[in-house]
Amino acid sequence: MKFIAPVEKNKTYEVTIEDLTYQGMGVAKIENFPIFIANSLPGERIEMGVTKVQKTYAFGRVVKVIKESPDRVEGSGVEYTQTGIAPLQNLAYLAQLKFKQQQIQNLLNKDHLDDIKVDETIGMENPTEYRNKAQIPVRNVQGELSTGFFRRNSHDLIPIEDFYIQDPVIDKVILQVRDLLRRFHVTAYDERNNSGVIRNVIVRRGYYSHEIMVVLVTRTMTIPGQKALVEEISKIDGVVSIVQNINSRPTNVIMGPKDNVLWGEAVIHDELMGLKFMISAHSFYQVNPVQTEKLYQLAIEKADLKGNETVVDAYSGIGTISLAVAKHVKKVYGVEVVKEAVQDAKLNASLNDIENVKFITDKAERQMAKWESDGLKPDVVFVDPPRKGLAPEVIDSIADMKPKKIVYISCNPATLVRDIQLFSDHEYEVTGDIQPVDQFPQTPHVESITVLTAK
Ligand SMILES: C[S@@+](CC[C@H](N)C(=O)[O-])C[C@H]1O[C@@H](n2cnc3c(N)ncnc32)[C@H](O)[C@@H]1O
Repeated sequence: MKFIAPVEKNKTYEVTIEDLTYQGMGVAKIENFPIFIANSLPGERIEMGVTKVQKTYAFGRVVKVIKESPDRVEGSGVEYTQTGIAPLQNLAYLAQLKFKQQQIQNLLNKDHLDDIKVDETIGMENPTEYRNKAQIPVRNVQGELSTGFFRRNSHDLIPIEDFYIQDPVIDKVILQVRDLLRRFHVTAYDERNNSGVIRNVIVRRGYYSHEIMVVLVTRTMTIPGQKALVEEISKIDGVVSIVQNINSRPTNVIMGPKDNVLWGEAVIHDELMGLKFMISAHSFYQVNPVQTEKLYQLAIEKADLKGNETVVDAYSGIGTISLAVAKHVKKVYGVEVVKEAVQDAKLNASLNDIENVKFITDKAERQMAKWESDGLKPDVVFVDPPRKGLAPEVIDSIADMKPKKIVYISCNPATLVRDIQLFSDHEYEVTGDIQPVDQFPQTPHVESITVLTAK
């Protein structure tokens, strides 16, 4: 039987916003059919116009706000909600923190895990201009090479100069690079026919060091006028590294596999938790250094280390957790799939004169099983996986190694809750409260720390 959606395109309906999606869109339901509406907040009663109907959901827009949320605040710019850069900018910061705490609690409750409690989210004192990295698409807008961000669910570029949640020095560098690209007539990527040269400009800036890396992501192997362009970019205050990343395929993935250092160093340096770090173009590095220090410090405190432990750091990136934990334990083993990140991790160990860590390049799925079959018996396992959470094999291997404690740092509460249940099948239970730490103010992303111990 053909399913008929309970809403029709272009019609208007009165609805109450019940939740927010991961992208920060309000969710209303009509006969249990979800409708996603940008710029609407939980608790608001609105008149909504349906803009698109799909099989299992629809999109709508706010026609009129009938009852406004008491937590709504004046936003700083409509483009931040239009693009999804900072979709929660019109929700008061304290309400954002509450929302994140509640988001995890709701998911637990839904799966009948309401005995597990979530603590108040640890927020930022100044919750804007925090990002140390920008990945900015470059496209032609009205015949001119422009930088900005895509309108939600589209690839239409909205030109933006002040990105609100980024280090303002980074915003300035993006404009300087944009102006140089214009001056040297470098063409912007056009994805309709896979033509043009520059796809993205990526800028990273060390929070303490103030060193800047500029990555030009190009479709082509060469950049017309490259020598003069690179020379001018190298004169921008703070730039120590200019890298070209080649991504010739028609894909939404930002970076291709190959990097060429065009000028200066292949890395920037920064500090975190009193340790020195080198970060290359391809390596994951947490984007909010102020909150990362709180997050990892707290994760280490929660591990309650005594000094003689063996520790595994799964999904170890450039070794941030491994190196911070090394001075508290006997030995650390890290595993990470990105080769460049592992190279950085090894260099970072010697940069900090740390000798009791061993980093392996591999998938956690494979390496954890190998360590388990080799008889490795860690006392504590830290996991800091990407959004998709832990592969079931990783959970099996951890359980077979029988650590006393697992410290789970999660950037996605849905996969966290799923994995808590899988660990529970292996006789591991959550001890203490789950602690959210706001790594991404003005956005709905939720980061948290959970401790699991053997029952
Ligand atoms: C949230 S980050 C953790 C970063 C790390 N704790 C740090 O501070 O640098 C997740 C990391 O997992 C890595 N990764 C993704 N899939 C993986 C897999 N299957 N096995 C191992 N590492 C993986 C990513 O490259 C990324 O560095």
